[in-house]
Amino acid sequence: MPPRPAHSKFLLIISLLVLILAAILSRTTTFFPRLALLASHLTTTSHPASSLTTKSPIMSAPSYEKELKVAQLAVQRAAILTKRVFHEKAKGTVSKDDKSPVTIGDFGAQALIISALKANFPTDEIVAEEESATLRTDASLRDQIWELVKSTKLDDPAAEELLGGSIKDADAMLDIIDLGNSKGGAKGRIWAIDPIDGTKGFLRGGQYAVCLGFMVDGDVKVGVLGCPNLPVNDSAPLDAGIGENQSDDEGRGVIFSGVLGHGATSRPLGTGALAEGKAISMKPIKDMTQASFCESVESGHSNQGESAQIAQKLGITRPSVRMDSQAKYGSIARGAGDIYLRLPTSKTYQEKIWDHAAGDLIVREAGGQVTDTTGKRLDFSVGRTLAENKGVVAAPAEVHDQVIKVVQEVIGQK
Ligand SMILES: Nc1ncnc2c1ncn2[C@@H]1O[C@H](COP(=O)(O)OS(=O)(=O)O)[C@@H](OP(=O)(O)O)[C@H]1O
Ligand SMILES: [Mg+2]
Ligand SMILES: [Mg+2]
Ligand SMILES: [Mg+2]
Repeated sequence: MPPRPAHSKFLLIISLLVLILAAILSRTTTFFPRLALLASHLTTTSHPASSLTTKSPIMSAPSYEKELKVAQLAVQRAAILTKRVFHEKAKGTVSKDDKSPVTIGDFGAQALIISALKANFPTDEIVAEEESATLRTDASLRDQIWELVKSTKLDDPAAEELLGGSIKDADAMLDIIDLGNSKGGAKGRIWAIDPIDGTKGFLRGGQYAVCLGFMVDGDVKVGVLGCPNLPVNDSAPLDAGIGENQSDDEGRGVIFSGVLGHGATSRPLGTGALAEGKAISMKPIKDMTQASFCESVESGHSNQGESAQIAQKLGITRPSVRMDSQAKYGSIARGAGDIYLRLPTSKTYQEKIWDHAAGDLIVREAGGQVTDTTGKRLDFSVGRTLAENKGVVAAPAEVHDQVIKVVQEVIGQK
């Protein structure tokens, strides 16, 4: 064979080098995009309240699209049931061990939500507030609830089908209600349901919320709050929806949603296909004297005397807005209010995870910080209650430390 000319040897070496380089690159293409994403994350101003449709720069945060969709529709359907209960004046109230009012709406909404979750995620666990024991010995109450449950459907047939359609019969409904008996904890996929939060607000025609949180290994990933009596308008003042006999008529009814790492949104609650969500964010506090804060209506749920002292020390001049339920979390997340204080009234009461899971995530995804009164993040991994926390302080991230300091000055002395 005649010897190769020098330039063809050179071409051969170049081709070999190109081949080796290509082989190295093909092994690392899964790595390079992450580097690029990481770089973009480091260079963007990282406000967490991006739209839910905008992917977080760190793509490792899953978007939980199906969980979000099912949760929003399940909350919408349950909210429709609660509105029917209110309007049809079918407020059946029975007493429960803890003496809090339990309505037909509570049981009906819980049955509808659990049935939607089980249709889509059959092996997930559920921590829900209500249990069916009282209904099993009260056939007339059970039948009243069943009439409502079997006839409450979404307007959109495709959405109704996604939620698994109707429950089979009244007995199946009771069994479904009791599927919310998980002990909770730090492992696996767990949903937290408060079918009606702010039961007293609901009965008064004030604020209440249908609440659904989804956790994986004790960390809240998705939160949805349906607030039938809050103004749809995110710019409505904090006190626009408080007081008695608010109604869910024109201009009222909103769904707040949050997905960890993907921001928070609001959209009209409605009865038909869900509208596109609008990104919401907390309002930065420029002047503490003009800040507004909200707290429970019930003085037994939050120490209102101490909150007044805290507000005074912070220099807040506006009176507190007392609002029922997790509507408080939604309201500060969209910038209608600034701070939510929930100060323990007893040494023994443990907050329930269903009273906070959705709201905690929605506020954090809107740029807020949520902790207990000592500044510790709420820990949803220890069971059905927030056994490791006392009270709640939710505020824009940049002033949260300042608020905690004053909270400690006031309640730490006790
Ligand atoms: N002692 C005590 N301390 C703190 N929290 C308590 C206490 N007792 C009850 N609850 C829970 O409070 C839930 C009602 O939410 P809010 O306090 O935000 O609203 S309101 O005061 O009822 O208007 C309420 O939720 P629902 O029962 O779903 O209405 C209760 O779970
Ligand atoms: Mg209750
Ligand atoms: Mg509640
Ligand atoms: Mg409740």
